[in-house]
Amino acid sequence: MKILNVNQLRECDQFTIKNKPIFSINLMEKAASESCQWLLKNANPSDDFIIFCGNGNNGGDGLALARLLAQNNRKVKVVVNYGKKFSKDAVTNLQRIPETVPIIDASDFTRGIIRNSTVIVDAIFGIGLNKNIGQPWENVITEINNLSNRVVSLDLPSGLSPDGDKDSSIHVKANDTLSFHFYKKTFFHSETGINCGRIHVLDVDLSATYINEVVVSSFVADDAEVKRIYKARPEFSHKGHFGKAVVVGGSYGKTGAILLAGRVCARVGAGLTFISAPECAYSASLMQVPEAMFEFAGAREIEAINVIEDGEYGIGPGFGRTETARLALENFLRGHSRPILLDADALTLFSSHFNLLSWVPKDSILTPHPKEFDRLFGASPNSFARLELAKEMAKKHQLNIVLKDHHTQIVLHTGEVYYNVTGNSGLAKGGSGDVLTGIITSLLAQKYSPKEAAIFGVWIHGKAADLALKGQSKESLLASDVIESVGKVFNYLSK
Ligand SMILES: NC(=O)C1=CN([C@@H]2O[C@H](COP(=O)(O)OP(=O)(O)OC[C@H]3O[C@@H](n4cnc5c(N)ncnc54)[C@H](OP(=O)(O)O)[C@@H]3O)[C@@H](O)[C@H]2O)[C@@H](O)CC1
Ligand SMILES: Nc1ncnc2c1ncn2[C@@H]1O[C@H](COP(=O)(O)OP(=O)(O)O)[C@@H](O)[C@H]1O
Ligand SMILES: [K+]
Repeated sequence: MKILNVNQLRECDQFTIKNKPIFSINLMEKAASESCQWLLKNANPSDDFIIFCGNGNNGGDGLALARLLAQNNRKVKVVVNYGKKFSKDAVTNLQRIPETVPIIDASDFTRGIIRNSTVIVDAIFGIGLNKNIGQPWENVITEINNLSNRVVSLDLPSGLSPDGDKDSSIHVKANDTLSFHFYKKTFFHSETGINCGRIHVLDVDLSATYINEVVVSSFVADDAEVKRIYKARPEFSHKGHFGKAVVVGGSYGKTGAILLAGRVCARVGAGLTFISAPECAYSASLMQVPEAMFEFAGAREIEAINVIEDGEYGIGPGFGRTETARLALENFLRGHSRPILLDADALTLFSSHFNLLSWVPKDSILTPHPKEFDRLFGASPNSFARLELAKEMAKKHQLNIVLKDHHTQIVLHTGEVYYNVTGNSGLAKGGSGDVLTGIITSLLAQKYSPKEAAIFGVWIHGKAADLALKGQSKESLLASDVIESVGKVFNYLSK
């Protein structure tokens, strides 16, 4: 799914009004009606509502919503700012408010009118935010944030900007955000996403022509995207059709890392899996992943990486950071030209020997967590800036960078970014990254392109963690549980 920037969101709105054609007031009615349906379904039957309505079209959505909730016999109040001119459609909806709905001026608002059962609807600002929020809304937002009531924001929490670049210093903290038609970039970055709560994208029937034609560089890796990538396994096939995956690492003390990678590699469907590790990993490998072949790579640390003909490589989990390991990596890279995956220790070795990067085959995949990324390319003040730097580095070095996070960003050297939406905080544990390495390596072996393998692999990883929660909690989830859930992920895909 495409992610539009604020200018494109506006353009889409205008294009829809002109070409569908539809009156802007009816588009607003659709947004309000979808929001009303959502609230009726998701709020408790005894809940009442207070809707804070700004003077622009976000406020207009809120005013229309108040009428619709009242028509559904729900108790509702609205708070508006009479001190400022309303937009044309907001005025129309203000006039349509039934007499039974109390209207309170924002400067008279006190928290005393809010009961425990009141759902707060935030329709103060949407995508039109263009400066820091002043009074009366600053006080109101501070009060809202101090209450423990459920807060539902329309389109996005007031005070945040869709692209995350013009946020007001004060903003609403929502439990749920009802976003109209699209995800917005701001939802996916930790600094801002934390204020958005759960995201629900409501279809407001915008122009399909515009959406198909608009050129964007950011996408959500949603189910539709992943189903386009997934290749079902043909029955008339043999192991030779599904490639050779080689995971390299597992030095003494970190053997588990490479076993996790090797095990999931086999589970994801590689025709043959090789675990290339020091001898100290041999018996554990035999016991834990009997399906994999063992490639001797040293005694207690990686000394040399054997070349397996036509093997696709994932290098890094427990690789070690010694000079011997670094030399082994350099020698391997000098002789290898197909895209590989590099993770963990392998990436850290690059930080101290940046020239190694020039030996990495074009179109390879790096999978750093934020600290590894910063060590490699320099620190960034926040995740938005880190993403921009990742885009620059991906292009410069012709590599794909998987920036691991709650919403992992797959940054392609072509300039495109895919945000992942699967996964949960149960993954915030040692071993999760090793599993991701194994998944992506397995997909590379099965001839998914590096772009496909990165997007699909990150999605599988998160989806397996989500499905594993059926029998586990976020606290108890282990990397091994994620591996055991991979089967459910493919069953979900082939349904
Ligand atoms: N996309 C779609 O398909 C659909 C979009 N729809 C809805 O429209 C929304 C966008 O509406 P919008 O353009 O009127 O902007 P909105 O956010 O209401 O605010 C603008 C107003 O706020 C003011 N203002 C701005 N910043 C301020 C500040 N910091 N502090 C104080 N004031 C500030 C600014 O006034 P100014 O001071 O600039 O004159 C202006 O009056 C969108 O998010 C969605 O909810 C749906 O109805 C239909 C489908
Ligand atoms: N809160 C979270 N929500 C979703 N995914 C997460 C979360 N925390 C971690 N992850 C995922 O778990 C993995 C952790 O990788 P990494 O930090 O390299 O772990 P490891 O300890 O295995 O090296 C990444 O894929 C990351 O996106
Ligand atoms: K809002």
